[in-house]
Amino acid sequence: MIEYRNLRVAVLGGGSVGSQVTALLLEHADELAARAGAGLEVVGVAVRDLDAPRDTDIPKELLTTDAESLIVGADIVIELIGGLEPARTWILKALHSGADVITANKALLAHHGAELFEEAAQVGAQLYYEAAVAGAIPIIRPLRDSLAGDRVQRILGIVNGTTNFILDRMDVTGDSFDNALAEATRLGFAEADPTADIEGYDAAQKAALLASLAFHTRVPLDAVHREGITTVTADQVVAARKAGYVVKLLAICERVLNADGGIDGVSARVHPALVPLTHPLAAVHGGNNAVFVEAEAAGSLMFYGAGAGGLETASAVLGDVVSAARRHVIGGPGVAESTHADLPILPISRVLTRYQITLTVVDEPGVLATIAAVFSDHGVSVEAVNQTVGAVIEGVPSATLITVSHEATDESLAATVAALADNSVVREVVSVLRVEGL
Ligand SMILES: NC(=O)c1ccc[n+]([C@@H]2O[C@H](COP(=O)([O-])OP(=O)(O)OC[C@H]3O[C@@H](n4cnc5c(N)ncnc54)[C@H](O)[C@@H]3O)[C@@H](O)[C@H]2O)c1
Ligand SMILES: N[C@@H](CCO)C(=O)O
Ligand code: NA
Repeated sequence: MIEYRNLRVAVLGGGSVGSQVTALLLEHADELAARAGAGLEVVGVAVRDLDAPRDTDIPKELLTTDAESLIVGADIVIELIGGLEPARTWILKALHSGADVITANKALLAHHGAELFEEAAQVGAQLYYEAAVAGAIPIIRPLRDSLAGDRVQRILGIVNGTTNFILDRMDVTGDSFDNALAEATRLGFAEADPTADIEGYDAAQKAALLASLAFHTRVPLDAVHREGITTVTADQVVAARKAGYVVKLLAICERVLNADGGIDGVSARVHPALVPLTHPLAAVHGGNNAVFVEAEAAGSLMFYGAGAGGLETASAVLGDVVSAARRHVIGGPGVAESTHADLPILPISRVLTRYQITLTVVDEPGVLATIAAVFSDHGVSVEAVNQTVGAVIEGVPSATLITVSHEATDESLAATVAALADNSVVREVVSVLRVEGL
């Protein structure tokens, strides 16, 4: 029988993830000790209410409402209470007292990551956060370690399960937005306030974390362009499928190149987009997540799986716990946040994208030429046009035009849409969606 040194593990929060993490730490103690090279002794689970019902049976003697005492003397602190405070203060306290910290808290890292990573570097501790992005899917460690020798060019991610579930339901079963959201809430994907999901705040937090890691540049949350899915209509979802696309809420992090191929900077954005049905991300259904990474040497990589769920997310947390324990056994400082590239962060207006623009126009000779001129006046070239005959309105026939542009800056595409809306041959701009993954 091998005698392991014991490491003291404090769990903060006994909710969906915290209760599953605690159960796995207790049930798999021997296996985890063998893998980590140290025993992982759960010294306590900090909760708000000692008598609240929990998803797993946590021995009563482990529960405490005194989180601060639990933190002092712990070797590893696992923060699973969520929110900004007291999570921030408790993590700073834990790092300061020499503990490695594991968190699943994307909101906290997106708002206060700089302060927390700096504190960790100063004291030589490690701040792990695999569970904070795309739940169970390994993506933080692949970006930090496996791809550390490569250059990531672009990330296209479905990183919010709630919005993917809603859009998938609207597409596959024709369900309404509200019904699908209610179901996502029932299944436990949605945040307590689902505004964070449907308005893209949750995905923007994850995009900030992914972009920072991928480009070795600290990308603050307020630099992430954010649009949610509340403006996506059932008609757009149906029309998308007819045209060979599916609507997805994407988190896109990319290097922005200049005309000579040099790097001007990086950008991070979250918005609904049309994804071709042939793209691997189009096959990500339900509440699943997937992160599609394009790297210079590795080419395209796809990381797919459960982006939420107490047990699934606990898997990512436990992986971090074993890593932290191994570091304690080996000794030495943790790996610091890598921000050496410090690239400029550019607004969405500078990124290259494509728009699909659906217009109702008057159906008269010369209209197509007029529309084409608006595009070319803005330096935008049209890749495809599909015209269908529409209704006769006040004696004038109309037509529906679906145009897909070639790549152009978001700024020139937005200006094209504004000019089209003002043009007398255009009755209505019916839909504007970016197209990604072509
Ligand atoms: N549930 C998921 O699928 C999932 C996936 C990825 C990341 N996360 C992240 O994991 C973290 C935990 O999420 P969850 O789903 O377990 O949330 P949860 O609401 O189920 O659990 C949080 C628990 O912390 C407790 N808590 C809050 N403030 C406290 C305090 N001051 N003292 C003691 N206890 C306190 C709450 O009472 C609750 O029981 C969050 O940061 C969340 O964003 C969750
Ligand atoms: N509300 C989040 C949970 C996981 O972070 C989602 O829907 O993906
Ligand atoms: Na993850």
